Amino acid sequence: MSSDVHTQPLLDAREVTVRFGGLTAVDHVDAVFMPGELVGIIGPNGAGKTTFFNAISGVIRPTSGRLMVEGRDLSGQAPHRFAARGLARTFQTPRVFGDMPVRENIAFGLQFAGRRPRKYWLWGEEASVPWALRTPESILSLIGLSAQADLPAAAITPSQQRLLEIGMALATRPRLLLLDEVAAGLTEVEVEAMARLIRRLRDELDLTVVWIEHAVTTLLRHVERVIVLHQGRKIADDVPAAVVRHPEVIEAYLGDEMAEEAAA
Ligand SMILES: Nc1ncnc2c1ncn2[C@@H]1O[C@H](COP(=O)(O)OP(=O)(O)OP(=O)(O)O)[C@@H](O)[C@H]1O
Repeated sequence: MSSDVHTQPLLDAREVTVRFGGLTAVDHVDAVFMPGELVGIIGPNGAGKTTFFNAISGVIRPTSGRLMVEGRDLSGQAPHRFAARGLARTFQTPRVFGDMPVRENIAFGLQFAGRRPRKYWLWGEEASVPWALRTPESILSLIGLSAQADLPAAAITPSQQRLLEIGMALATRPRLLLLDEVAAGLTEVEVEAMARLIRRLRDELDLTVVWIEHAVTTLLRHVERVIVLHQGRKIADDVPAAVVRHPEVIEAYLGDEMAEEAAA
């Protein structure tokens, strides 16, 4: 095993399979995520995208396969073990505390930042935490919710709740951020703003980001690599320009019209 952190994958999922009774939701999926990557995951409804996220964040235990986080085998471990290694995620339906002010939701996430990724232990605690992730206020400013800080989370708009959930994930000071349809239900303008925020988070916070989204044309413009799932299998894993020309991807998901639009 290499000890070089620059060439070692942050997450290496090997032959991950998840079965629910007779249904194979994720079928022997291999995926490697390197430090600093911004990767999209796309595929039709029911393709296994969320189940794959659940598996790689420890939310569900894969039926088989291995999950290596920076060379460490976390297969079968509980979600907090994945969080302790620097994984954070959002859910399709935002999980915020509606009665609590927006600021307190972020403060809650910060409580879990005590279990930092190794990097922070090695280099000394606060010194290596990016400024933008130090306090609830700095995180709210980063995600653009400073003006809403004192409102109950239930009182902000659904798109603001999605931002808040990202803020809560960031508060744990992750190294790998898994985003599950954070642009669902947003207007076209909001989707584009979300994509730009995601890029900024990756660029400014030294993060690896994996982003599941159905807003394919926007996603393809912003990510460097795309994984396509179909019926639980990985059918493509390549740069966007190659994925939109992939015959199986066009047939299973994009269709000719969307493939042309995305290619353009
Ligand atoms: N807890 C569960 N028990 C049984 N079947 C499940 C469970 N979770 C997911 N499935 C099934 O596994 C398959 C994959 O579902 P999954 O939600 O991972 O797909 P997806 O690609 O995220 O879909 P979408 O784009 O609609 O969110 C589907 O057939 C779904 O019905």
